[in-house]
Amino acid sequence: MLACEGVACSYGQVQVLFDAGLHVEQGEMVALLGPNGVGKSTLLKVIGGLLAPDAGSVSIQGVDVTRAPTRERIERGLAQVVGQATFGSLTVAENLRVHAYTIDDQAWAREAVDAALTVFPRLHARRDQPASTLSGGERQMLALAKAIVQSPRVLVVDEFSLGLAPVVVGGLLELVRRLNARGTAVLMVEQSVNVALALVDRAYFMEKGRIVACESAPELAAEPERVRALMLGGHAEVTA
Ligand SMILES: Nc1ncnc2c1ncn2[C@@H]1O[C@H](COP(=O)(O)OP(=O)(O)OP(=O)(O)O)[C@@H](O)[C@H]1O
Repeated sequence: MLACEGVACSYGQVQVLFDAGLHVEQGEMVALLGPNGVGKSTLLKVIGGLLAPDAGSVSIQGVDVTRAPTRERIERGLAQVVGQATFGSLTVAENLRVHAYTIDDQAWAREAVDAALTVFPRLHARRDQPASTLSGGERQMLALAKAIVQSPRVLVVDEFSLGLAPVVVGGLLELVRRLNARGTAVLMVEQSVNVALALVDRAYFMEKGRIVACESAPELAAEPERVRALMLGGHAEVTA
């Protein structure tokens, strides 16, 4: 459903991704893990079309979208939840309707918006409020609700846990798990490694812009020392 191969990417003169590759199959849930600043969000930006890679490819459902605009990637089934991205001056309901634009059937689009609001009673209660007045957690709910409206084939999630209460993160992740159970392929970056490993099938580990390991989550769960070493990346070598 999603594949990246040999991705190299730079900010100006500084190269941050080197030959990065990963794949997520239909119905799979996969984590991208690693220490701060190794390039996880950068790889997600390349997948979403927000950054053009210097080399390598991205494909969605087997179609090469490396040079395609973000809009085309969305039409091919990609949804991305990045931070608390919302249109602040639009209401909650308007934010959701904007995201239903890929749905041709307007009656179905209205149903999708209503269904997304039903999932989040807090958003339902605030449906006519500008998104700028929502709390951080509510904005992340809205970001996920927008993705749900799209009924994505591939969902990419960048760090839910940032600054949110664990109970809110747990609720959001449970919804991602349900989308995954309905067949959506999921790639998630998650700060809390234990939370991620409890949910996913496999995990990729990044170090200094490279994917250095891909492991099955159940096997990793039995090897906490190995997880620690992978998460410490280069620091593990320094302290060893
Ligand atoms: N817009 C930018 N301009 C220049 N350098 C950037 C930019 N965004 C990120 N970087 C740098 O690229 C590298 C990778 O950043 P990235 O945000 O992809 O890492 P990350 O693994 O997602 O980190 P974290 O876990 O801390 O969110 C870092 O060294 C970062 O400082």
